[in-house]
Amino acid sequence: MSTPIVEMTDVSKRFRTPGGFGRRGAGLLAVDGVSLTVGRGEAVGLVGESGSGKSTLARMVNGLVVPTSGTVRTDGDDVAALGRRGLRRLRRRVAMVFQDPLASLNPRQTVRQTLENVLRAHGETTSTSELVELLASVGLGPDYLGRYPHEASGGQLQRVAVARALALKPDLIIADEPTSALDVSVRAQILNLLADLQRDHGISFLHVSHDLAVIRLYSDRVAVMQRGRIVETGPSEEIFRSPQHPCTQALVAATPEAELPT
Ligand SMILES: Nc1ncnc2c1ncn2[C@@H]1O[C@H](COP(=O)(O)OP(=O)(O)OP(=O)(O)O)[C@@H](O)[C@H]1O
Repeated sequence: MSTPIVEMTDVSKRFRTPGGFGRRGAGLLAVDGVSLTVGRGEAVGLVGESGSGKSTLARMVNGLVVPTSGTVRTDGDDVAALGRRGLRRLRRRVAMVFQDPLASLNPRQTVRQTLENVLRAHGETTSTSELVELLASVGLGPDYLGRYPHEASGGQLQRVAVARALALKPDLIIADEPTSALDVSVRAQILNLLADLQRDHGISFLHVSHDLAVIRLYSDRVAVMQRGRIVETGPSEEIFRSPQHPCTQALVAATPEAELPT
């Protein structure tokens, strides 16, 4: 079997808090002894209430958050052992899509500049036809190349953010609440786009959301977090059909009736 794209072993993260004390001892224990793997080509959903540690855990995958203890191996590399260059190479293989596309894009850069800059930062140049192809892969026409963020809708901007993530041909995309800032009408479009990328390009996904309905539809496997720990994990459909942990049961109960499986 090939090495998993993500392999986290007994990982914890304690943040210093201004008063010095927080949940369970000194500082705030945001992630508490978590082990999690994401297989190649697999989409894993991290779900849980606000503050349960999902984003912190996801950010350890590409070294944006450094664990207090435990090991994170991403694409075979021990992230803690990587130097600056190693981390740069890792971030090329692991792209991120954030919640708010407007906040994650530079308002003074056209879409073309945004895409060119990310490529240039990794020593690559590109042609207009490649950029047009990149935009087409996220369902946007060539006219978007000359647009500024304020000239596009939230859904279109999130497509641009996905194009930026794809520009470096990543092996893994970490999508942190990628649709929660969008209108309900465009959410499904963006989620379908991400699902297509997983299917057509074999990209692995770590998908963070507080919404189990979203996770269920777009992830092969689910890990449910509560207070920094994974309390339940399994195939999405199974977790949804037969939630065992009270936290998972509450998440299923909070799912609108229309989104329950038939
Ligand atoms: N840089 C930081 N410094 C101090 N505390 C932090 C930091 N980042 C996160 N936290 C705290 O760690 C805990 C977990 O936060 P995290 O953002 O990982 O949770 P989450 O499940 O992603 O929640 P949300 O869905 O609200 O983003 C929270 O109590 C949060 O306030």
